[in-house]
Amino acid sequence: MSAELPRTPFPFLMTYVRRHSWRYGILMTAITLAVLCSVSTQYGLKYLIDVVATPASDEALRQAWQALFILAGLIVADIILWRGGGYLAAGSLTLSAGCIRNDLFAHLSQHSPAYFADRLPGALSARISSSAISAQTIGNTVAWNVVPPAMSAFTALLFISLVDGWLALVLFACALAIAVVLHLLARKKSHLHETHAGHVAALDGEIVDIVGNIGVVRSFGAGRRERGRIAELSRVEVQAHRRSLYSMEHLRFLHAGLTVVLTIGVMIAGIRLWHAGRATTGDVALLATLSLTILNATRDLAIALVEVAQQRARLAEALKVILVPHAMTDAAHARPARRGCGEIRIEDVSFSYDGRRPVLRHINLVIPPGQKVGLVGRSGSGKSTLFALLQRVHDPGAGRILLDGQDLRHVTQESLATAMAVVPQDTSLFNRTIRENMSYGTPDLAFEELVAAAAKTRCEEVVEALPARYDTMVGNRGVKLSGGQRQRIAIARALLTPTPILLLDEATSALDSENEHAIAEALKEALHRRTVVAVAHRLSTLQNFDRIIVLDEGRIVEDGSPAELVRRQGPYLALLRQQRAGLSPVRPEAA
Ligand SMILES: Nc1ncnc2c1ncn2[C@@H]1O[C@H](COP(=O)(O)OP(=O)(O)OP(=O)(O)O)[C@@H](O)[C@H]1O
Repeated sequence: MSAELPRTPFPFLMTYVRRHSWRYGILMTAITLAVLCSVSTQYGLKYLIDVVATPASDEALRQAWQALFILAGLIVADIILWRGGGYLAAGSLTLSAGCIRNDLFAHLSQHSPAYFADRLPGALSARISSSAISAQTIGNTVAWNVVPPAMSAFTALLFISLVDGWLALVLFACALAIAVVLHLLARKKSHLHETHAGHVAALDGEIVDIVGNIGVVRSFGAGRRERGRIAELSRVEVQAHRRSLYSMEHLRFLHAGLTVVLTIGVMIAGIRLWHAGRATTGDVALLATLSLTILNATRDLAIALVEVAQQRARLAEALKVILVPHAMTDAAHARPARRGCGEIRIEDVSFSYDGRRPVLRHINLVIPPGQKVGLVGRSGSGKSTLFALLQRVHDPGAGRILLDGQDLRHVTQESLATAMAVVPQDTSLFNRTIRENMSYGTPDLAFEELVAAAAKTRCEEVVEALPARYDTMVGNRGVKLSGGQRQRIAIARALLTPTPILLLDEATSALDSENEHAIAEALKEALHRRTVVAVAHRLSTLQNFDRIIVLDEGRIVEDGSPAELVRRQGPYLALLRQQRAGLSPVRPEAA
């Protein structure tokens, strides 16, 4: 659904109007009738004035009661219709705002990691919220401040035409000309509102980024510097906001001048018509009230259009950023991955991030089901890139990757999660309970199974020490747990997800050797049948693996069991020796 969302504001908003067309249809009907009633009360008043202006008689009295009755009926209908419209608008606009938030989030969540790498999370979430608010504000403004004044001005013109057709025609032409000029001027300045919206989102993003890294800020004593950074961004935002508001004030000023001239013109015309005997006392009163109606209506309209223009610009800016087409989409014929035994086949895969410098070159690899494979190599040799390709974060530039005989490009991305579980290098957790984090891949899991997995991965001792045990909230990104504790939860989470393949990316790097050994033993049994591919800088963690693949400059330079590779005295042994000597070129801290 989200893939089809238009990227420009009004077509985007119309999607939601169409989705609940009957609601908006009733709303517009109620508003239209309410406006008709409001303006008709002025005609009812003219009728009453004309009646009471005649000499008193029984017939005149009867007509006066009749006029009063019509007037009272119109006032009551007017109130009922406005308030009914109020309830309808509240229901429909909140519903649409909710749908917009959901759809934008759905689109956002399907972007590739590369998209998120270039953008601040806070700025993205701010844009989703501001889009829903802007859409709701535009809806409210159109419903209450654009349609009613536009219609009352139009209805007023119709009533004026009953007094003098030419006057109504001239007025209509003037009003139209004013509206067109104002609209064109407002469009010319819309870049000011978009620029302002961009500054607001950037400021929000920076604040969230700093709050997320507040520990680093404190430890480097950089509070003052960061406050200065925000103050500077805020100053730029204020300037942009001011420019956007001033441009609108100029328009309002122009509009106010033009409508005052127009209204006074109508009143002068009324007096002239009365003087020429072509208008009654009631007609003059009607022209006076109607010209005030037009004055008020166009003033309200101008203010409303300013609001709409600003919110439109905000929405446009947000849609431009969020509704970027997805870099990785499922092929038209893509099917959910068929569940297999966990065979991975990499056929002549080459890859480059920038299209120039190759990062992986002609990788050929067959990993049979159940095999435990360690990927090693110097920093920058391409291990993480190969991992990313296995998870289809990127597609290979050449060659293909098959999962149980299925080309990754031909299966749906979401279904890949049923084939492989991942323990990522950066084990951030959701700010939810331990229980929810552990069972993230298997939400319907029985509690006993959760506890069993916790025991295997040494999570039990972590949980025992927590105030609400499995129901303890772990804090933002799991901050209330240590790095090693987080890693144990992430391993348990992957263990509980029944996929035939498990990818471990530095999965035990934060554990002490005692815990690492215990977990390795537990994993041996738990992962008996599963295919495991692990990247580890600490080569000792791969000692019990069936096979080691050594990468260098994007090529496989060695492939065999750990013992075999040691015997061969090639690159693997060199890495091992360097690491034992504490001279690891792999990663110094891992030695
Ligand atoms: N997103 C990216 N955009 C551009 N180049 C990248 C990107 N990610 C990695 N690279 C480059 O690709 C090469 C391989 O990086 P990769 O992260 O795959 O190596 P690695 O073996 O996992 O390294 P490490 O052991 O340090 O994690 C490096 O030269 C790196 O600079």
